[in-house]
Amino acid sequence: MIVIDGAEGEGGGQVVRNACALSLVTGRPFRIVNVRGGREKTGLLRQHVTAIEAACRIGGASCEGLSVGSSAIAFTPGAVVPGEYHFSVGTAGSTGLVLQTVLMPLCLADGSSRLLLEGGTHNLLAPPFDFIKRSFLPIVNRMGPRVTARLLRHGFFPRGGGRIEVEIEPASLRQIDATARGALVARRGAALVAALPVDIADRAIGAVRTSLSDWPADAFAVRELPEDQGPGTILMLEAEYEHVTEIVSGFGKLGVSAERLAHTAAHRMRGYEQSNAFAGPYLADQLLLPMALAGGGCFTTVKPSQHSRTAADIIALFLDRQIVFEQQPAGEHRVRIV
Ligand SMILES: Nc1ncnc2c1ncn2[C@@H]1O[C@H](COP(=O)(O)OP(=O)(O)OP(=O)(O)O)[C@@H](O)[C@H]1O
Repeated sequence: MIVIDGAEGEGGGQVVRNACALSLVTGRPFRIVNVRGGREKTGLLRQHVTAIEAACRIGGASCEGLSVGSSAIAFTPGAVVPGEYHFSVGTAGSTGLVLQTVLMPLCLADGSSRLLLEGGTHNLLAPPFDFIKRSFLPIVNRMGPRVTARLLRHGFFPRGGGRIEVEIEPASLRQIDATARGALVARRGAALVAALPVDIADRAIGAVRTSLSDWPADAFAVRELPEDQGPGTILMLEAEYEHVTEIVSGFGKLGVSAERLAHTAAHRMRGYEQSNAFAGPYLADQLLLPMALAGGGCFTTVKPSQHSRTAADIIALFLDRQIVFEQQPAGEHRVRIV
């Protein structure tokens, strides 16, 4: 039995999701104590419970201690059964994080799957749908599987109500070298707004145009969503290269002005553009699991986050793999899974 101290490293929900995915693929049971011990409010939140329930459903698994607030769980995997599944987070919890939990086991299953996920689609501290579709999934697809995702309805915190559909054609994962971005293809920026004054999105775009003055004038757009998909707003800046797309998000929050949110997002995008790295900080921690399951691989990233280092530690507990982070002379970091 693998025993994990959930307070170590990043100490958040990603430890739980990665452990479930790895357990389903390897057939190895695990226990976590001090679940989300690094967070102010420790223990499982609703969205983590849904993610573990989803892992249990697709993987014929059982989990002791599975309830909101629980700080210790014991997970016993079964056999992964591909097929049609519907998971609802029940709150505005992130659909993307539920997907993160079940995607890799289903990519390696012996048949195709279709998922309908309901909850938040553009949540703070989680991958927005656009990031999953255009940044993360193209790399997974390059490794072999065919995963397609469709947004049926936006869902923002706190109301939720979003819906996404994901189709998965499994394949064994092949190792890839993801170190070169390739040439710049396009730059785009979009501010989405639902059931809030459109002026918020206009101001965000105005500020981002000033900060990214070398981006083409027609790169930016404001998108008004149907009222019933709100309230919510998000700014997404996207740099598409031949081999990778980076999406930096600024999530609308009470008390943070549209201008401040835009400047922060623009500053982060500028940092990525000026680096030589393939993966931004979020893509980096998300690529570790598929690459480790592929048996190896390599990518470059900006400074590795605590999320990445913790994901590497959890992977090492389940798989006979080492993940090496090496700083390169030009400043970016090379991540090798060996
Ligand atoms: N702006 C973003 N774009 C893309 N991915 C993101 C973004 N923000 C967060 N993520 C991803 O979401 C995941 C968040 O993991 P984390 O452990 O913080 O999650 P959590 O379950 O929401 O829990 P907790 O409340 O414990 O922090 C990480 O994989 C991270 O890469």
